Amino acid sequence: MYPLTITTETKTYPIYIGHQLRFQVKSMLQENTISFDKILVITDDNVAPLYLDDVIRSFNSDIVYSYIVKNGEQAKSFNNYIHIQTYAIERNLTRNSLIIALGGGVIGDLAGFVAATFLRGVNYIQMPTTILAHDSAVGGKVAINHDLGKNLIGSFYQPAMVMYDLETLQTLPRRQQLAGFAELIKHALIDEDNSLLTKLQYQSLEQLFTDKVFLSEALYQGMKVKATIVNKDEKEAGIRKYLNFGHTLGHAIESETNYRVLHGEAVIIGMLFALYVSEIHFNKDLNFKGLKSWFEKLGYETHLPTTLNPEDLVVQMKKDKKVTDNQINMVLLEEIGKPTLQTFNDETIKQFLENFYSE
Ligand SMILES: NC(=O)c1ccc[n+]([C@@H]2O[C@H](COP(=O)([O-])OP(=O)(O)OC[C@H]3O[C@@H](n4cnc5c(N)ncnc54)[C@H](O)[C@@H]3O)[C@@H](O)[C@H]2O)c1
Ligand SMILES: O=C(O)C(=O)C[C@@H](O)[C@H](O)[C@H](O)COP(=O)(O)O
Ligand SMILES: [Zn+2]
Repeated sequence: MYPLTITTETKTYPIYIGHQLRFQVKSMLQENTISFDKILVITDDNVAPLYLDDVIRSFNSDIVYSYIVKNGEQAKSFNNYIHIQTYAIERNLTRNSLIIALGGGVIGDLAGFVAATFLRGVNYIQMPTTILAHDSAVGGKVAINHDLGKNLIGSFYQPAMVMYDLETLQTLPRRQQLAGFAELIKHALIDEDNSLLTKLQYQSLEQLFTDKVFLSEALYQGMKVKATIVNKDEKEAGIRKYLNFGHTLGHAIESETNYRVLHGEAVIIGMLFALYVSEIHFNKDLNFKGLKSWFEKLGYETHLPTTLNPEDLVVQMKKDKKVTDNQINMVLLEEIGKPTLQTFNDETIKQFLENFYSE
């Protein structure tokens, strides 16, 4: 598969997608003239036993360090962030050192934010190992969570390269496959070309995750949707906000459930809510019911957790980065493939949420 390229004001870099790439890190760094004196691989305790050795094997062990965090969303913490910085300082990493983010979106966001701030910025590469990370590894949004909300401390900091070894997806648990697939559905729903959406809808879940050719083509197409947007709007001044489709409510669900609901699972409910609001706002049939039953057939929970209430969700939604003039801005769809940003006051959102509970 030919590599995609990200070209932004701050960096141009390649995205390689293929098989066995984890064994080729050294040669691909050389090929892309990415120099380093030392390497720090940041990963988690699920990924490390599976793939860490494959990645570091070709390097001289004197210059490679690894830092393994406990897996899960809680890893995007200030505590981990500061401990990794300390680890890097104690090992005398320099401005010419390289950080490798080996794992899913949690690792990519955490390691990327460490890289963005260590010595005011060192090179890092993304080595995504989840379906979800076809999204998170691209575009340079890096962040950790604050107790008061999701992704509240972060930066835009592009990697020097992305190496997506699709072979690693074979060990992903089913719940994580499904959660990751949510971001692919997001890319399909906001893309004006409906071919990805059609492709996904004609595939059974079983085929989807077992047909490797299909999955790699679909992920490639999803990354292309993201790359096209990031190339035009790196810092989210305009159209990049569309990549936040489903996230205004999605992030609120994640933080209100203390991250028991996974990112992708929350985004599915968030996208349905955005579709529900879109149908009312534009007085149009956008196939909310059909999409909801497709999501349910795939195995997603499509209802808001009953433990959550509209007031608390609105408080969380007000922490969204798209908020302007103290008003919530949601990405809606005027049509499938035609996203737009719309402003609502708290009371209207609360009313929509109350009604959405009974949908
Ligand atoms: N920066 C961005 O643009 C962006 C985009 C989308 C999502 N995100 C962030 O990404 C995070 C979610 O990412 P995620 O779903 O990849 O979560 P994750 O990194 O927590 O990975 C999910 C789980 O799968 C395990 N795992 C990872 N790779 C594996 C493999 N190959 N085999 C077996 N187990 C494996 C992990 O240990 C973890 O338990 C959220 O924090 C979200 O906010 C960021
Ligand atoms: O790349 C983007 O832009 C996105 O919004 C992608 C999202 O899937 C991702 O979850 C992102 O981290 C959300 O960012 P935030 O700015 O809402 O924190
Ligand atoms: Zn997301």
